Amino acid sequence: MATSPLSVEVHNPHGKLRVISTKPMPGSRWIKLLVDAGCRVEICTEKKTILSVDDIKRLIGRKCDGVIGQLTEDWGDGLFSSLKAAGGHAYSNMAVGYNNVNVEAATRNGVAVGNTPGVLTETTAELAAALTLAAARRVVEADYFMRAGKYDGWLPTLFIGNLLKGQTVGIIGAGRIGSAYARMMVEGFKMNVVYYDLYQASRLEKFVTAYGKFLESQGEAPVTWKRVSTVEDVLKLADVVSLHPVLDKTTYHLINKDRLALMKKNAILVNASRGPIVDEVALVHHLQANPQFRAALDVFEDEPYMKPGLGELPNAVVVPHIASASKWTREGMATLAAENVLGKLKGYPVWHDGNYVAPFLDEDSQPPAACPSIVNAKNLGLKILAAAKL
Ligand SMILES: NC(=O)c1ccc[n+]([C@@H]2O[C@H](COP(=O)([O-])OP(=O)(O)OC[C@H]3O[C@@H](n4cnc5c(N)ncnc54)[C@H](O)[C@@H]3O)[C@@H](O)[C@H]2O)c1
Ligand SMILES: O=C(O)[C@H](O)CO
Repeated sequence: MATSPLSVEVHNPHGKLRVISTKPMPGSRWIKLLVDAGCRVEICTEKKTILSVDDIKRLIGRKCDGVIGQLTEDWGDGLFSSLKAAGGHAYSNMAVGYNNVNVEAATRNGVAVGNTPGVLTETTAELAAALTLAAARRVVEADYFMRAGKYDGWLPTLFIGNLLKGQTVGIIGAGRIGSAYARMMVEGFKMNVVYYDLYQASRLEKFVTAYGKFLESQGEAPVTWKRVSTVEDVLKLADVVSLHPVLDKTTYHLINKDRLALMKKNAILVNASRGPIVDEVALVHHLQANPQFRAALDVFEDEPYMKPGLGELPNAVVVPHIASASKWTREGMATLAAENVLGKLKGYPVWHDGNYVAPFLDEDSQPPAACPSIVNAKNLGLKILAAAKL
């Protein structure tokens, strides 16, 4: 059966390098950067939220140099071998997380894989903070109550929630986003920090120590930090637990039935990392059995679906994977993704520091002649810029 072509919007039809974006992305700088460098840019405008592997193979066609794709797509051997067969060698996720990408398959096919770190750190941490507050103070429940016309006057017992000040916030995965979120909760709500990560979060520790001293100098109680050696320790100690690790084999169902049982009965669990880090069926049962326990989720195990029962629970706040959705961040993510692909097509080296991408985002100057972040740079033998030479 013949299939009709997917709808695309074309920029610079005579450009020599063909770059595809599987989705329209915010802003126009990313398109301009590619077009100015001689690329023909094709943006898939098909009215279908999640493209299948076959859809993307059709987009790649017989000649394609690079692709910008999305975290909803299954980038495995099938797509990378199609891209290679079409002459392509550059792919970037428009996301920092790349658990949807089989990096080994990409490397085998000689394709560089980019991601977009740094630009979404604060935006994502802010949404995690918003979810924490919404859960602690029952904002969504109260909003529904109000709109349903149920409010008939102030009561001493109406929508009592949790005070954050002086409580303990637990971080699992204290990388860029986990540390930024921890700082927000420390500075904003004077919370103490307990964290678990495979690595020491030295900058976070120094910040909390210094902020604690500052508070003491103001005659206030200091804040404290503690690094613990197990996930269980965080769960037992914290009043709020926020999840920020990468999703991989070590973090799949990191939060399960047994670990939920270790948490305080009135604790709050926040997840703005990846859905499968939580066993969502176990979480639904836990929320049902413990009405004082609350969860606030930006991500879900089987996105876009929720596990049965979750949507009916008043002690759960649920939003549709919007943690990085600020205008500046989403435009920046599009720019970094385009710069990854363009840099690889131009033969540029790879930037030295995924935590420092500001020079790529400055609209008033030419971006550095480098790929901002290529996760398989070493395995592909790509040149990596030394910080000292910048
Ligand atoms: N909801 C959203 O829209 C959204 C937005 C941005 C990022 N994310 C997710 O957040 C993740 C983190 O992003 P980041 O920029 O902070 O990355 P990062 O690499 O700076 O931090 C991840 C941290 O997880 C730690 N880690 C790895 N394995 C672990 C384990 N088994 N146990 C505990 N910690 C472990 C790492 O050591 C690292 O410190 C991304 O991979 C992505 O999946 C989600
Ligand atoms: O990994 C990511 O970047 C998010 O999930 C989307 O911003």
